[in-house]
Amino acid sequence: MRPSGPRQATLGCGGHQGKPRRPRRGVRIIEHRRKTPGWGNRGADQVLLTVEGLGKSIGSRSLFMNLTFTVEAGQSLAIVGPSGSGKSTLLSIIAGFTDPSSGELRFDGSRGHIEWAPQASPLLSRRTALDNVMLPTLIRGADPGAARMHASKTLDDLGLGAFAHTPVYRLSGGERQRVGVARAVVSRPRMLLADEPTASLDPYSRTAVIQTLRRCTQEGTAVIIATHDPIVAEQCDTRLDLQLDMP
Ligand SMILES: Nc1ncnc2c1ncn2[C@@H]1O[C@H](COP(=O)(O)OP(=O)(O)OP(=O)(O)O)[C@@H](O)[C@H]1O
Repeated sequence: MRPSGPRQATLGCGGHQGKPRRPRRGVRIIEHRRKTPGWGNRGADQVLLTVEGLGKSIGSRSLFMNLTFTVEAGQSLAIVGPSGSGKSTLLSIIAGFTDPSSGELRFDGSRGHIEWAPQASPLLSRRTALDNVMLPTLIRGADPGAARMHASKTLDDLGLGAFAHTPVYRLSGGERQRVGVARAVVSRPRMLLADEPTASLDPYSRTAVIQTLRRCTQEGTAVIIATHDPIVAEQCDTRLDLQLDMP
C-alpha cells in the first residue's frame, strides 16, 4: 500500500538559523500530497524512477540542487515554480536529453517507454491530426487499423474528433497543443513528461486534457507535468515546487 500521509522526500537548502538570510536563487521545496481519488491506481508502489541528490547548474547559476524523490507507476507529479526555475530542464533531464550537474536518476530496468509532450509539439504540419496521433503506435508496430482506432478515440477524448482529418497547419494553437498531448498519450507510455499541457487552453479543453492525463495514470502511466496551472497542480498526487528566490 502507498503510505496515506505525506512522505519524506526532499530537502530545501538547509538552515540559516541565527544568520541573516542571504538572497539566493533556487530554493527547493517538495510537498507530497495524499493520493487524489481518481488519479492512478494500477501499478501503484512500483517505483519507476528514483532521483537522488539531483542538481543542475547552467554556467555559474544553480537552477536546483539536491532533489530527491521517487516516481511510481500510476503516479501524477506536478513540477511547479516560477518561470525560469528549471521545470522544463528537469523534464529534459528525466527524458535523457540533458545531463544533470550532480546526483543521479535510476530507472526501474531501462528508461523504458517515455513520451514527451513539449510546450510546442513538433507535429507534421501537412499531415492530418489523425496521421500525427497514429504515428507513435504505428512506429511501435501496431496494426494500422488498431492505430487508427486508438488515435481516433484519443482525439475524441480531447475534443478534437471533428478535426481528425484536418491538416495540422490549419489548426489553432490550442488545437495543435491538444494534438501534441494526444500523440504523447496514445501509446500509453510507462512515463509521460508533459510540459505545460494546459497552457493557453479554454476551460473545456483544459478539462479534457486533465481527464485524459488522469486516465493514463489509472492505466499505470506515471505522469510528470511541468505546469503553472494551479488546478492541474492541485489535482496531482505530488507537487514538486522549484521555488526561485530573486536576489
Ligand atoms: N541550454 C541552455 N543554455 C542556457 N541557459 C539555459 C538552457 N536551458 C535552459 N536555460 C536557462 O535555464 C533556466 C530554466 O529554464 P527552464 O526552461 O527549465 O525554465 P522553466 O521553469 O521551465 O520556465 P517556464 O515556466 O518559463 O517555461 C532559464 O533561465 C533558461 O534561460
